[in-house]
Amino acid sequence: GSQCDLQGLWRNELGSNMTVLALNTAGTFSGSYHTAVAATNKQILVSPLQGAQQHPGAKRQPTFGFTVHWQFSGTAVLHHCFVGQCFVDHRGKETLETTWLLREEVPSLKDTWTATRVGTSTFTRVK
Ligand SMILES: O=C1C=CC(=NNc2ccccc2C(=O)O)C=C1
Repeated sequence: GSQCDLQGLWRNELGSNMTVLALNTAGTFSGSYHTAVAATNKQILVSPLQGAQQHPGAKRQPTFGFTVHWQFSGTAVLHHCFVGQCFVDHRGKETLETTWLLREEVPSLKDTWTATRVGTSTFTRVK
């Protein structure tokens, strides 16, 4: 598609792969996330993701957000959302600069202070 259309295969600095399927007219998309992070020694499954982006037609470097619904058996219940923007360099190379929040279910309200991790992740297109 056009530059910074999120549809396609992306890889981040951890080596995780993200496949984004076609955007619909509303700019929403679905896809799948195959993490390289073996947080458990259980068989790593592919986790579904849902998101939305400003249409690339409207802006060459659109912002977006998506949530990964981790599908691992036996791990804590997690909610993982990414927000970011697609940037194109002078040679037309696209990168997705993202900030993420990863929230884990904790036993009680008194533990809520430790529930959320934050970080950044950069994705480049896998040709
Ligand atoms: O069982 C689990 C639970 C969480 C995970 N988080 N991965 C991430 C967290 C932040 C940024 C990137 C990733 C990634 O997997 O690429 C991975 C496996």
